[in-house]
Amino acid sequence: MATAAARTVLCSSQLHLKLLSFPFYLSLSPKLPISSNPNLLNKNPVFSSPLPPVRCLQYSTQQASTTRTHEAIRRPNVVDILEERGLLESLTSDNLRCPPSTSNSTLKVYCGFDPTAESLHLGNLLGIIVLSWFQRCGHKAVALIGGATARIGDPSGKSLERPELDIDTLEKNTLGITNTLTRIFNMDMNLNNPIVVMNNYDWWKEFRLLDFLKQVGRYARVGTMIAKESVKKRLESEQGMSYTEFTYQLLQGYDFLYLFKNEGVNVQIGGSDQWGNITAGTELIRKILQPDDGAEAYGLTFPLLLKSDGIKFGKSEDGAIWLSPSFLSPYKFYQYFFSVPDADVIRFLKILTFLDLEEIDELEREMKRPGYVPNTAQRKLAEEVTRFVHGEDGLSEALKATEALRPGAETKLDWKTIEGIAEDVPSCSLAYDQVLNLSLVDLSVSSGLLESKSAARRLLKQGGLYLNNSRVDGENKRIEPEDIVDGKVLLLSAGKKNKVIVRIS
Ligand SMILES: Nc1ncnc2c1ncn2[C@@H]1O[C@H](COP(=O)(O)OP(=O)(O)OP(=O)(O)O)[C@@H](O)[C@H]1O
Ligand SMILES: N[C@@H](Cc1ccc(O)cc1)C(=O)O
Repeated sequence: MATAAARTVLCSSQLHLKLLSFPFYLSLSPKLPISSNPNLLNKNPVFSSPLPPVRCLQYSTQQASTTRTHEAIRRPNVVDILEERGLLESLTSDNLRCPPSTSNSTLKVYCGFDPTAESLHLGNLLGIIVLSWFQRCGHKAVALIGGATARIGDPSGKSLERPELDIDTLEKNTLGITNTLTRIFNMDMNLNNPIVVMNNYDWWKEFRLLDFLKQVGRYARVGTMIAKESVKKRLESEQGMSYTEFTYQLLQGYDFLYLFKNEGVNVQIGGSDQWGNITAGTELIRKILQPDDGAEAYGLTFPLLLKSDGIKFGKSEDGAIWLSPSFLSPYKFYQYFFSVPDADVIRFLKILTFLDLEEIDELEREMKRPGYVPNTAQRKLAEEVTRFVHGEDGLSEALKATEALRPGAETKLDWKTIEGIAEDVPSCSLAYDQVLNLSLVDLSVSSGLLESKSAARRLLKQGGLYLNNSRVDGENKRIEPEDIVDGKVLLLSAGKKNKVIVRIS
């Protein structure tokens, strides 16, 4: 059937969390949501970092009545954590809340990503965060690149068949996504619990059609397949659905079976649009492998992260929030979260960061108090998410650019900082001779910063025109050699938001 899959085990050079190198012992108390039990959550290194580990519990309501007096080794309950943070939509079985022999069994969870773009995006970050929560609770995680499934195209949530991708594009995308996953997980996790990255092309490339039909197709019921949301919707549409796309759910279903059988993976996670594909897997496992009681395969979905217009964050939308720094600079990434509306910021903090819920609740209370400094919660969100995705270096790059770009900032601009934000700010090139001695009013117009000289004069009078972040007062200001930063660039700003970089050619 299938060959052993190639795997990449990621190792971290930075030990950010000294996690689970010891068991978590319980002092049992009635089942409390973890975040609302201050003895558990607040001081646990799983949730924040530097404080000493404490006793932590996971047991079902049923167990609570019978085992209250016992001390047992338990892990923090990952399902409870996800639920409290708004990261749980559906479970295939409530047993996952307390799988049999939980006390010392480790779950192995996977999430798949089809390489349909060179970078992952904000929507995909939820899968990464949920994988990381499993790891933080001591479970093992696998990130699966859908090298095979991307050739088919997941119909879930799509009104049209996806365009076919050529091999070069697929390979480029696979590399890009693998780099992002390795970067994030390397920064996040420790050597004791590295993530494993696999590619489903490794087992699909050798699976022959006749074997597939015999070993898998025979167990899949067409009625059940047609009833899946992803299929129903498409069948109602004018374009219908190809047989190839129709089989997608079986490919993803078989992936789960393959990973269950060969790698001991017993949980699959995904956004709620993946429910049909995930349950295709749990069904195949149940029918084909008939695992013993207590060796169940579980599916867990999280809600889709939606934009204010109700459309999911994805790669297909304009202004996608990419996770790869070559698609969206850490500065722009940081700015996106810094600008999240007050109405969304607390929800985002719960979903997208690993901060204690207590800390988030306190921020929420603070937001309602008089004297709250606007954007404090957004700043925390932007810092946490940027650090998780781009690391300390990415965060400090973003903070440096943010500060440097603040009109009136004390920081002296250098050429490197200005170039660092160049992709996020409009720019133009002008010859040295054209710029030297030119009035600032004229330069504001010729660089495209302002529409007219009268607008430039008006802004100057109001004190809203900046050259290299310094406010210019005199209407007669002309560009001098020392205004050209490192002899290469100038930064013009009209108010806080509008900026232009002038490169000297
Ligand atoms: N906005 C989102 N919120 C939560 N999860 C998401 C979101 N977008 C994608 N995911 C999840 O990320 C995983 C990979 O998704 P996928 O590679 O298909 O990206 P996609 O964004 O759905 O693609 P496209 O933009 O082409 O629709 C799936 O588990 C999917 O549910
Ligand atoms: N179907 C998932 C990707 C995926 C591929 C293979 C899997 O086994 C699991 C998930 C998506 O479109 O996002």
